[in-house]
Amino acid sequence: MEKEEANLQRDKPPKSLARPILNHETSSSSSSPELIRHLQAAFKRHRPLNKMQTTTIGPRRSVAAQRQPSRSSTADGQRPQDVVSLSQSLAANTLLTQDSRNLPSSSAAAAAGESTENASVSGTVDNMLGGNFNQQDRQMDLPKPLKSNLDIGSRNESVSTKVQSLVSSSTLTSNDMEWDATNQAEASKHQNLHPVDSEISLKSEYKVSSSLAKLGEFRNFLNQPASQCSVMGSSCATTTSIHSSSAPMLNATTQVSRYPSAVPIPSQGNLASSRPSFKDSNVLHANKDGPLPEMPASAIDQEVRVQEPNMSKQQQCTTVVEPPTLSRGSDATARVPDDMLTSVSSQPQKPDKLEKVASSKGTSAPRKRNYDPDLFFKVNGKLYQRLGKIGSGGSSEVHKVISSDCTIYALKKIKLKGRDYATAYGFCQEIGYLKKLKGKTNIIQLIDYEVTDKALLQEVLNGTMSNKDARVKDDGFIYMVLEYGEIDLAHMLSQKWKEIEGSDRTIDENWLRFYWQQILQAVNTIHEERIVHSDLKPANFLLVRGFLKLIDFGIAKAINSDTTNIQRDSQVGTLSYMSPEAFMCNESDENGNIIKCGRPSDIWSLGCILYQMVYGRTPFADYKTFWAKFKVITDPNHEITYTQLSNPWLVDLMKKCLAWDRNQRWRIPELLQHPFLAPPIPPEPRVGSSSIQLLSHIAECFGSDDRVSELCAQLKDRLRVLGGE
Ligand SMILES: Nc1ncnc2c1ncn2[C@@H]1O[C@H](COP(=O)(O)OP(=O)(O)OP(=O)(O)O)[C@@H](O)[C@H]1O
Repeated sequence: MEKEEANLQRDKPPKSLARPILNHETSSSSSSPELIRHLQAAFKRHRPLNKMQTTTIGPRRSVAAQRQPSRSSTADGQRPQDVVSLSQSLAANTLLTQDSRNLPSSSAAAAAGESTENASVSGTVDNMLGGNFNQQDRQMDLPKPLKSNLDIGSRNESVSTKVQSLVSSSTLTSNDMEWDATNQAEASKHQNLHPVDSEISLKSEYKVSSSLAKLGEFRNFLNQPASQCSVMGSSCATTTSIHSSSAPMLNATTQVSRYPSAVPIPSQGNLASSRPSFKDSNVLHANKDGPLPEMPASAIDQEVRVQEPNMSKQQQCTTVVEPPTLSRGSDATARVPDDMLTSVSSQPQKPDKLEKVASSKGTSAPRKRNYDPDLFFKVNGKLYQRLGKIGSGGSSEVHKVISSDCTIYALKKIKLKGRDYATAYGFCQEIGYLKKLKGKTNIIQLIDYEVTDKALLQEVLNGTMSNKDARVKDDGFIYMVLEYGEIDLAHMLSQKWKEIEGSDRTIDENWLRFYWQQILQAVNTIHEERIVHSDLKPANFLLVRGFLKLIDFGIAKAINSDTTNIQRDSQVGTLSYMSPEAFMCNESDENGNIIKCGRPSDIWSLGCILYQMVYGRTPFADYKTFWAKFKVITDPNHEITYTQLSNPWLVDLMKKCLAWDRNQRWRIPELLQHPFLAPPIPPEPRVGSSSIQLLSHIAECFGSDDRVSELCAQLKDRLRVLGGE
């Protein structure tokens, strides 16, 4: 035993060949006691302090087995001959389980310590099945795809139980076998490790590799031509983990670290020879169990080299970004800075989604796409990985996504099928408005877009509409890649009001001024461009890098050059913020004029937003139904209630926006100058006659002194000049 351990130390395999100690080729000669011994030897072995097994606190990255693409079944539907029988695997499992229980506590503790230090590290198959594994390693190091597949059944403490579970359900392809055989043989040349159980090894390898398919997809995604996910800085390591419990996708863990000597990500072309390597503990490998038809073999072996290992703990910080579906709170950065070094590992969001994806991969039908549409969006040929659903509006779904250059975006997807052509046309117009508003800092920026119905887009861009009454038959979509907003004003407001409620505080006027001004400026930008938004509400103002930006031009309308109003076919907007004229759109007023909406309609909505900011509720919140709202809002005699405030200008401001008569409402340039935002500067105190009297009095007191009298006379003259006397 000791000899074996010594051998393990001395004849450690070249790191590039390090593979699981479970060797398929020689497994038949392994007996159970040997198995125990080898595992014990492996567990007891100390990690040499090489690059990978450093005692410094640098994150260790996953090194997953690389392999050829595998299929889940053979062509004739038979399970491959080397599939282990359940009983065999159960026996092996029992042994492994016993062994894992015998894990020396010191090893476990040491490894646990390391795991703790490397808290955001992805584990490897090799780590698990080779020496030095322990429960914490498994828990901390494994990417979730591994965990979810390995943590089968009762999630007991034994890795071997997990292996067994995997064995029972997995199959192997000849490709898998080839790969393992070659590499195991190669590895065994360099190490004195005795193989333990090839079939368990194969099964676990296979399954783990299958599990890493998602990781592989993300790696391939990262290796798109534009990809450069290895960036670095000098002073700090930031780990950004993005978790989502609900999104049907991989969970991307973006680990960003700064370190002076990062290794750039190899480009697609020079990755062919990369192999899992213990040496490169910071190298992320991922497997792909489904073939990517358009992907060369080299691409499958790509690695994302992420970070030098010996980073101090102090240099690391972690930000956990929860998806907006769970909480649209203070989310993390929208852009991973280019000067940071990044690795990305992927984890499944939902087991059922994973199963779905896995089963779809199991089918023999050739896939046309080289990406999984459940996990990625493709817009104009660029892939965006889904990170979570942000929300869905009346017409769209909005997802948080990450691009291949590790930038977070929002992706708005609008389904066109079944809609009437005019509506589809309207949705498509949003692209036109956003293009027009490109570069305007207070409007959300459109990064890219794609309309699958090219004819529709062409019509929108040409400003024509041929078949207005038709319906969109084809399964068309509009995709818009947008700047990502961390939180919207609606959420900010509800948070603010939660803080205020229950206390004797009122809304902070400076907070109000700060955001109200930004709201006005954003709307002013579109009004200057002759665009009426028509759906202004707190949810349509997003905070992007600390500043509010306007979104959702889905029902916006351009004002024709010969008028100040827009023509609408129907009432549009969100009830609580809709102006009287929006409710009465296209009706006739008392003078027989058709009621139209224009910029003042947006001003009314702004008044409702301000009212909500001040009082925590909209002005017509008490009127719950559509008809109740309609009745009260369209009634010119209805008096809106304004509870008295310490600052009377604030009430005045709301009244200026919520004037029933749209011609009475202030325009934005006036609102920006309203005393609430721009309080009048008090005049300089005038020099009064009292000062002159005082000087006369001084002169009298010192009358005998000519110099004092003269000085006082001069001062009096000066004061008279200043005071305008
Ligand atoms: N760029 C973005 N960044 C972050 N979140 C966004 C972004 N765009 C939209 N959202 C979120 O998605 C939700 C729906 O988006 P949007 O309002 O554009 O869609 P919609 O279908 O027009 O919705 P509605 O009909 O309710 O107005 C928004 O309320 C917002 O929370």
